[in-house]
Formats: sequence, structure tokens, C-alpha cells
Amino acid sequence: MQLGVIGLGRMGQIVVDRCLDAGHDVVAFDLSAEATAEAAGAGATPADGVDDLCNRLGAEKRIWLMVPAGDPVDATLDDLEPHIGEDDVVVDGGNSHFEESVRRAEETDAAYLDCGTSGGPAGAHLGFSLMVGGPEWAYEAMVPVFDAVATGHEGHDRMGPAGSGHYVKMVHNGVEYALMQAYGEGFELLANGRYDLDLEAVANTWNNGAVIRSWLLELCEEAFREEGNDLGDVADHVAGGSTGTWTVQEALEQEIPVPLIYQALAERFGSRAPDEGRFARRLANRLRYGFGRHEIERQ
Ligand SMILES: NC(=O)C1=CN([C@@H]2O[C@H](COP(=O)(O)OP(=O)(O)OC[C@H]3O[C@@H](n4cnc5c(N)ncnc54)[C@H](O)[C@@H]3O)[C@@H](O)[C@H]2O)C=CC1
Ligand SMILES: O=C(CO)[C@H](O)[C@H](O)COP(=O)(O)O
Repeated sequence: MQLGVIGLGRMGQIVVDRCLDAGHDVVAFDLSAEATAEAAGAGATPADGVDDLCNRLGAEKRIWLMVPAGDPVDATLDDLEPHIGEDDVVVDGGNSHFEESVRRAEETDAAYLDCGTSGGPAGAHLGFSLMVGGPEWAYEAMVPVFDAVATGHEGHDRMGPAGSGHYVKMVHNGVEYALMQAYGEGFELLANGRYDLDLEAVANTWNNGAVIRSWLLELCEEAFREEGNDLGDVADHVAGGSTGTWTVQEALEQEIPVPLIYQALAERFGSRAPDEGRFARRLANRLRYGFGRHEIERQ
């Protein structure tokens, strides 16, 4: 199958690589010529703009957007608009707000799939978990690509109509915040508690059979191994926060209590005050690098 990929950063490059590995033809474009060249080096056909990318795709175009959420998605859709019609499929694999995705699905001539993507750059070899919203026929048309980009056939599913994929991913991120906060608080207590503990060893023991084992806990283990038991110079500052804010806003609107997710979000905002040296926040800062390759802020 032939796929156009627009946005070739940490995540888009993996979409390209995994599609090429699965035998698909990829036409790739990024505003950064360096990123486009990297995709070409992996075997994709480089395009020098959205027009060029579309001209290189045949009929029934299949296009994956992996640009930052917000204006870059709308700008790319504006550029695509003269080239796409009802037989084409556009996938937005970024962290867009679900309501924006509903609007875009209504405004776009092509079938529009909002695709929540989880796994981060570190999941390159394993594949992603994909939560897809939009028309069923378009989802079915993209299955060969989803099979390649996800962990396999079980790694993707259609959640429902337009917006539902990004809605599920938004809630996923809220859960991610709360889990990070829970691990952070536990390790903060252990780091400052009664015993002189090796936290990497604790995390390793928990990861082998404990009820609370998980990938995030494996990333805690990696953080202690690489930064040291006291997390070295990792700062008490947690960036990000938009997807968690959306989750809490939606919970308020639906009158669903989400106190843990709210508290985790509040801790992030609290971390923006002068450095208090909170261990839980320093671990969250380091974990965001672990799963998303978001820059570690250091003291
Ligand atoms: N990093 C992560 O762990 C995850 C990221 N995401 C989402 O995936 C999307 C992409 O994230 P990353 O790859 O991490 O970002 P990134 O910053 O590494 O890459 C974004 C790329 O898009 C390019 N770009 C920006 N505007 C463009 C435009 N108008 N046309 C063409 N290229 C353009 C940039 O030059 C850059 O190469 C975001 O929505 C992000 O929230 C989703 C899941 C996990
Ligand atoms: O989606 C992700 C992980 O699942 C990204 O890493 C995202 O950037 C994390 O959310 P935020 O930036 O709101 O902390």
C-alpha cells in the first residue's frame, strides 16, 4: 500500500520506518528538510511540500499526519484541501483535542480518522497502541497500515465515530498522569522514609510479579539506574499538561469525579512554582523523557 506521511519528528519517523519494514511505499514530507532527508535515507520517497507529496500519491490517497496538535494540523489540512476528495483518507495520529477532530472531520472532504497514538518513541520496535475514531470504511481501508504501525492486529481498534479516538487517548493521558503521580509519591516516601533503600532494586523487584508492575514502573527503574538513587540533577518541574487539562475539563462537564487525575494535574502546575525539590515531581519529569523523549529539565 502507498502512504503519505506528513510530520517526521520523534513519532512520524517511526510511522515511516514501520510502514517501510512492512513493505508499504511511503512518500514523506516535513517542514524540516533534515527530517525529510532522514525518512528518504530509510527508504521513503521525499516530497518537497504538500503539493508534491499529493502529486506523488495515486488515486485513493492515504495520508498520515504526525505534526504537533493545533495550528499545524489545520495548516496541513488547508494545504491538502485542493488535492483530496471523498475516496481519500486522512489520519491525524497526534494528540489533537477530540472536539477539534470532530470539526475537522466535518470540514474535510476526505474521510477523516482521529487516531490516538500511545507507546512513544521508545515503543518504536514494539509498535504503538492506536485508538481510532471515524468512518468504518476508512478504518478498514487503513488496516494494513495500522497493522504495521501498531504492535500488530491487536494493537489498534476503531473506538467509534469522529472524535472518539482522540477522546479515548485524552482519557488515557489522564490515567498516565495519575499513575505517574502514584509511583512518584510511593518512591518519594521510600526515598525519605525509615530505610536506606536502593530504589532501582525496589522497582526491579516490583516489576517481577508485583501487582503494580508496568511499563511506567520499568521506566522508573531505568530512571534510577541512569540518574542515580536520588535522581541526580533532575529538576522539580514537570512540563506538558494540556492533555490532562482536557481530561479534567471533560470530567467536570460530564460531572464525573476524577480526583486522582485532577490532583496529578495540580501537582504539575504546582511544580512550576520555585523549586521545592519534590521527589515525586522530579520522577515525573524524568518519566516524561522515558516514554515521550520530552526534554529532561535539570537543576
Ligand atoms: N512524543 C510522544 O511521546 C508522543 C507524541 N504524540 C503526538 O504526536 C504528534 C507529534 O509528536 P512528536 O513526533 O513527538 O513531535 P516532534 O516535535 O518530534 O515532531 C513534529 C514534526 O512535525 C513537523 N512539522 C510541524 N509542523 C509541520 C507542518 N505544518 N508540515 C510538516 N511538518 C510539520 C516538525 O518539523 C517536526 O519534525 C504530537 O501531536 C504529539 O502530541 C502522541 C503520542 C506520544
Ligand atoms: O501522549 C503522550 C504520551 O502518551 C505524549 O508524551 C504527551 O506529550 C504527554 O502528554 P502531556 O504533554 O500533556 O504531558
